[in-house]
Amino acid sequence: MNAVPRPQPPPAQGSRLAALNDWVDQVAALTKPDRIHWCDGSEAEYRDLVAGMLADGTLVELNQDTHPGCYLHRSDPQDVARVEHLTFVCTRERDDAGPNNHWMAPAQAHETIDRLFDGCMRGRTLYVVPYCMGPIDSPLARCGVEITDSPYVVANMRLMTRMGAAALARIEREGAQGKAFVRGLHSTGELDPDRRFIMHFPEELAIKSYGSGYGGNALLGKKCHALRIASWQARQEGWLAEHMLILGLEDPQGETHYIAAAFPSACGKTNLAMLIPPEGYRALGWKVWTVGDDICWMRPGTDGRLWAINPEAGYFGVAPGTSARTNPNALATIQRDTIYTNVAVTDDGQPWWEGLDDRVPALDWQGRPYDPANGPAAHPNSRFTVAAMQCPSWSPRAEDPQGVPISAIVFGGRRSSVMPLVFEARDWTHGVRVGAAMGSETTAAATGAVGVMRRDPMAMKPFCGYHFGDYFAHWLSFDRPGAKLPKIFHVNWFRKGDDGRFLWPGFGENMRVLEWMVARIRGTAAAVDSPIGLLPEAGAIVSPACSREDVERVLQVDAAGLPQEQTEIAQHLQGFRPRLPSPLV
Ligand SMILES: Nc1nc2c(ncn2[C@@H]2O[C@H](COP(=O)(O)OP(=O)(O)OP(=O)(O)O)[C@@H](O)[C@H]2O)c(=O)[nH]1
Ligand SMILES: O=C([O-])CC(=O)C(=O)O
Ligand SMILES: [Mn+2]
Repeated sequence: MNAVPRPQPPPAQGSRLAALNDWVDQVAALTKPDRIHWCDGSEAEYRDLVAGMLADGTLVELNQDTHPGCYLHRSDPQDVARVEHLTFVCTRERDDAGPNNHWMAPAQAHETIDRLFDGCMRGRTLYVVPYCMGPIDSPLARCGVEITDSPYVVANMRLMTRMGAAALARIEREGAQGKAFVRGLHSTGELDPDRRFIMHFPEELAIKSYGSGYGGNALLGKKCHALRIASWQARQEGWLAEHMLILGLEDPQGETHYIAAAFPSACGKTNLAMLIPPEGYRALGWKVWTVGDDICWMRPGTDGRLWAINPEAGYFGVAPGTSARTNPNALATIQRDTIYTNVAVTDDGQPWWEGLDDRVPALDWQGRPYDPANGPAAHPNSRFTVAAMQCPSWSPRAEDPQGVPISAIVFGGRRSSVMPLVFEARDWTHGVRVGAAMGSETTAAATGAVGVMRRDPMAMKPFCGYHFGDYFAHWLSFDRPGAKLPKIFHVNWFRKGDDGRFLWPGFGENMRVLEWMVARIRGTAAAVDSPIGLLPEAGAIVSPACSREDVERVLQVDAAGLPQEQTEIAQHLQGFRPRLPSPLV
């Protein structure tokens, strides 16, 4: 018989990097998917993913006339936030994870979670998602590969990172030079809150996440890689991976100061990063440029300054409270090509949340007819995912492979009492102490009670991948000969009056605080010493949206509350002995 020409095998899928192919093979043998798809990050691939999710109900189309390219995802009602009690740092030595992390021995952790992964992708597609954290050509950027069975995660990773062919090419190039990529394995599993773990193996540069599809638990490039694993690497290699926004503040002379600010989850980073100065400032030529809204990687440059990049390429922002008054830049950004998660919808299919405007939504975040008796229409931790460059204030320097030089670091918490609007640390060591002592009231970004005061050093309590004592020592180590370190400030936008109202108007008015910081950097504003640090002089910060009495109160340290605050801070810091560095004892 004549040989019948046989069809060609499908084009080779996979990578030139044996280590990557081998790992994908191993994971496939464990998870047993029906199909494997290597993501190239293309527009066509994104469209196909969205079409598939619309077809199976994972996404709902929003009003395409008002919100082109916008879709809604309703998560499982039990899967709406990060789960800190199920998040582990699995180091060989328990002490290396510190009292600030939940710990499990690596072998036990692998065994526990691999049992859940066994066969979990049957009937599903395994997606291989190569990504780069940071500008693709930046020496500060780092790569990883996430394997996931969730098309929602793939679509979000495409918006949040540089995902696809270019990242794979960099991973292959670096792999040939012996440089490892971070390996993240994720499955949404059965979404059973009792079968859910987010595990980190910093010594193996590996992450395993099972049982949640929610952002911080499932988009492994974000909190898991860019903070927990990266903070570990940063300590070994002499840099910092921080939960900070980065903004550029351009003054009327055209000079731009870059400021990095660490506030805990849902405490105002996205809002500050996209601030629009009040009219009077705009008329003079002040502008704010957004470099990043959540994560900052910075390292000392040859000039002694700290140079920072935003490792992300998108925003995963809190929806509630976002409005034309509070954050018009965010609102403009999310008008198109945005994935909304757990927001409400109006009767004409537009996304809606508390604080947006005074319309009444038709359906709540679970898709039920809206009934105020069921609680808020949008989940308090409902989110938008969108490409960063859609933001009108997106900085022209955001793609700079060298990053931007940082002039000020700002720490801040959500404190209804005690802490004033702003103060300056006396020097770097004092600033590290201020950061280490940070407190904040909890928010809906993590499961658990909301509004409970807890210590959240540098806003990294849920994200530092190692012992806080070692972390503080690492921060202190940047103060060395030749260093030109940024000034350190502390802010609190959330001080309340006796009537429970915020004393300070916040949002755009926060520009007045930023201006004072720049004046301090330039040496053109005086300050007054106080028990906690340097305060603005009387009259240095005023706002037409805030009465004289309220401004006076908000600028003051609450002397009555201070002794207890100091006792609590001392107790909190003692918890990191014996690794607590002596300047913080
Ligand atoms: N009162 C007041 N509320 C603010 C201010 N800035 C932000 N908020 C509110 O705080 C909530 C969270 O703000 P975001 O800017 O999204 O917080 P984030 O730090 O970026 O949050 P994550 O994405 O979870 O890290 C929103 O509801 C905002 O409206 C402010 O200056 N004053
Ligand atoms: O990580 C998340 O899920 C969202 C976020 O930015 C945070 O909680 O700080
Ligand atoms: Mn965050």
